[in-house]
Amino acid sequence: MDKLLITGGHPLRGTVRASGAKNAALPILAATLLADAPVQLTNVPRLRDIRTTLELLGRMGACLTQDAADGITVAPAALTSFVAPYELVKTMRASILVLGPLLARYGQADVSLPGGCAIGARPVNVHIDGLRAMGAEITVEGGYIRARAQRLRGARIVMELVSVTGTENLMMAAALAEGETLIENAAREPEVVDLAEFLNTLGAQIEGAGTDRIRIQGVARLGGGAYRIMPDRIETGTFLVAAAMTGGRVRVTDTRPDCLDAVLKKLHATGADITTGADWIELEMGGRRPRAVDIHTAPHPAFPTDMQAQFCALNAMAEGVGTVAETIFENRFMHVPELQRMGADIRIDGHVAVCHGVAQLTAAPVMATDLRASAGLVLAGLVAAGQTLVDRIYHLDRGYETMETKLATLGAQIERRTGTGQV
Ligand SMILES: CC(=O)N[C@H]1[C@@H](OP(=O)(O)OP(=O)(O)OC[C@H]2O[C@@H](n3ccc(=O)[nH]c3=O)[C@H](O)[C@@H]2O)O[C@H](CO)[C@@H](O)[C@@H]1O
Ligand SMILES: C=C(OP(=O)(O)O)C(=O)O
Repeated sequence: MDKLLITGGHPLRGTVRASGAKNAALPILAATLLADAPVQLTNVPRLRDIRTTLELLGRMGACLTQDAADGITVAPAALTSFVAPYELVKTMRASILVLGPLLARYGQADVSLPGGCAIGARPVNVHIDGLRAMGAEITVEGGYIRARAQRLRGARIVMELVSVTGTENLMMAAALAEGETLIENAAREPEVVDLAEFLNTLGAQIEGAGTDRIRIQGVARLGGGAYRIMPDRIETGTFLVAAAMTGGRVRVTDTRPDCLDAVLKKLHATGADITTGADWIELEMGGRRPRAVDIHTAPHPAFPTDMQAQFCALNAMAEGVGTVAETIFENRFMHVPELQRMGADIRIDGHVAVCHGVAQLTAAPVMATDLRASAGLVLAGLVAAGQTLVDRIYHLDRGYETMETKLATLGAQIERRTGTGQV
């Protein structure tokens, strides 16, 4: 099992490029199941979750080829299976995203229930309710969602709660349904917009993505096209937090400042100077220690839960006291006990973590428990005194492309230790 060994105390300086967004690439890859002509995707990040998706789609009979750079070509192919098996779904919850496309195009899907994970229970009831409203017959048995439909019918769906992949699944299903679908209380995340733009490139008729009301006029078929995946706003934010914590100066290029308003506002409140261009963001900390900030996670455009662990790490070494309220996932503070092992003074009270910044974190062996928790621990390692060993970084590899290489380019002392299998 791979680990990261980090020697803290080196300010990050320089320029780093943001990769394509994991959370846009995953639904877009699933959406290629809807196309009946070739699709060329670029800016696809090289991540464990992407490899899992390629394996999942490949097992169904889809024909996807990865090119040497950041491209994936999807050739039309007749599927031979409509099953997302447990052994793949358990490693990547986003596998649920094949449910809508399979049902809409092929009228059948058997998708393993994702089950709970480190950050919470994460049920998929709103995906199922929405598809039922469109005429699908769905049973849940033996741990599988078994869905069948002739042709889905457009419907007005008021989502019980704001779900990102729920909105995406329903949008993909509605793209090929008969008639109009209206999704109310839809997620407004930029990745939902990216998926809608991709589907429209293939000939879908989707309006309103990015608002809480998405209108989809179903079409008989979707063709092919070329599409560039949007940049990863969470990876971008993670590098900016790293710059703020280490007192450095980092420019992230090939990114989208307009998707990061809430995060940039909080970084500004830490005392950082931030400048932006059309596709870059630069953070200058000038050797200062950041000030602790209060965070309250909520659906976009509010502060993203996927940046919460990184800001806990920042608050842990910042000046003052910062409270972090997690309102999306019920168990997303798994990084806190590990940060405490590095000397952090954080108390959890229900869904709020109260962080009293300490002047110096100290290195310790720590264990990553989920993707963003891993990122938080890496950031803490960058400023801790001594050598931090972050174990179980397969979580990190789900969502960050060569993170250690990018950080090393910026001056971090970080290296991957390829493991022998023991934990
Ligand atoms: C692949 C992807 O894009 N993942 C992102 C997506 O996850 P994902 O789409 O799984 O997260 P959701 O937006 O669905 O979850 C939001 C909340 O709703 C609950 N819920 C969701 C669906 C449902 O049917 N029933 C239900 O109760 C969840 O347990 C959670 O408490 O959005 C999350 C919230 O921004 C991010 O942290 C993830 O990085
Ligand atoms: C929670 C995340 O991803 P996923 O929904 O794929 O588990 C994340 O990207 O932080």
